[in-house]
Amino acid sequence: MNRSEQLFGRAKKVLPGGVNSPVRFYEPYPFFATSARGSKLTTADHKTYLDYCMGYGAMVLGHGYSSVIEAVRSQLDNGTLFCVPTEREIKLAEMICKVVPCAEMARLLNTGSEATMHAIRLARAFTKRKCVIKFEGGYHGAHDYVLAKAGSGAASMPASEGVLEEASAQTAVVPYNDPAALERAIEKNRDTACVIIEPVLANIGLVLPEKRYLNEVRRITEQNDVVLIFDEVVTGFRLQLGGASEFFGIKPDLAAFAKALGNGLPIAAIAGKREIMSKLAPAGAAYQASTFAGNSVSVAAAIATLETLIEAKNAIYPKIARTCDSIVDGIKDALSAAQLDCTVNSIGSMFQLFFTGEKVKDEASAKKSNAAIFRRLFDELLKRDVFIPPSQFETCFVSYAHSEDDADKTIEAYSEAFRRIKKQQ
Ligand SMILES: Cc1ncc(COP(=O)(O)O)c(C=O)c1O
Ligand SMILES: NCC(=O)CCC(=O)O
Repeated sequence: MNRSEQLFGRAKKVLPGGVNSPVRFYEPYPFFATSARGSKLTTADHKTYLDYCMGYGAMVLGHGYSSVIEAVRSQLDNGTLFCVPTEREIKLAEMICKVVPCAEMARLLNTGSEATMHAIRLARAFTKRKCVIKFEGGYHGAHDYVLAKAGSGAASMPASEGVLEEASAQTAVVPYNDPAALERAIEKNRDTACVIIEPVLANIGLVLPEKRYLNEVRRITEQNDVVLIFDEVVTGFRLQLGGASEFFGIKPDLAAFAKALGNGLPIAAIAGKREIMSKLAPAGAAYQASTFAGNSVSVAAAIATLETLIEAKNAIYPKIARTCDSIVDGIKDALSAAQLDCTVNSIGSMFQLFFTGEKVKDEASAKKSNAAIFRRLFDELLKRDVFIPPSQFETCFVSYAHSEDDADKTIEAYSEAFRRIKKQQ
């Protein structure tokens, strides 16, 4: 029995399912990590994997990025939690407002789920309306109003027990990449407070917006006076410094950020128009509070992360996109050599494979991918020291730390994996 198997046996006795988040479990048991550096993750079994999970997108600069670690270290000597305001929170909010196109004000929080939950509450407070529209396969965290037809771990569950029907009844779900469906849903429900969207779906595999789709979403929401929330938890500070909003040139009313903002430390933010943000307590009457919001360690990490991203944006974003492109090109060549039916979606530093001959443009087409082949791919890659998220309904992430050499090794691992899969078909 290896160390990870032993640890999983122990974990199952005290942690439900042996893990602290469902996406971390896969059959028969997950490997346990001990450390991470740059593009690599080391396990309790003394193996080192090239990591394409990268904290599900959080580690944009790579594991253990020196300026972020230094900032955290020096903050530790000066206190970790004050629960009174600090100048550095202002500095961070100013930085967010400088780089995020829709941001006139920001509120700092801890997780992506908190950010989307409060953005929705804020939209309701602002419009005095109740309903939320989300998209099939869109994942916005684990709270009640967004779990309907959600992606990520929830994609393989029909509906979560414990969520009140009364709560789900306030959420309408429409297909992604279908502007007419969104228009119809808003017409049908004049009580719509907000539309929440991942500009690029990253929790049902990776699905890109078709040309002008996001412009249409913006036009429809604007014409109907509905608050548009971009969930930039994955895309924020990753697709571009100013997130998907900068990348596609579209300004939502509110945006939710987390993941890459802290390069591995827990921090999140809601940002957006002043007239909406001013509804947040104590300025307004929409309540949000948290003991750890704006804690000095996470804020130090986020300032250091943004300083690096701002200073070196002309080097960082092209580099991670180039590395991702070369991996994707290599994968496509290997797929045709192996004669496997597979669609590869990619944008910026993100990519995912779907084992289907069809174009993948929404949840329905994503779910046509052959899950058994994907699982084979995961196992074959792991044998070749490459770790991708274990589920088809997640996305692979490239970081600034991934090198050309990493890319070459990754292409080689995918090529061999495809050959093995083809042989056994
Ligand atoms: C797009 C999106 N929104 C929200 C969340 C929730 O973030 P967190 O896991 O930090 O609560 C996630 C991550 O899982 C996500 O990918
Ligand atoms: N895309 C889903 C997540 O990012 C969740 C990460 C986790 O719960 O470990």
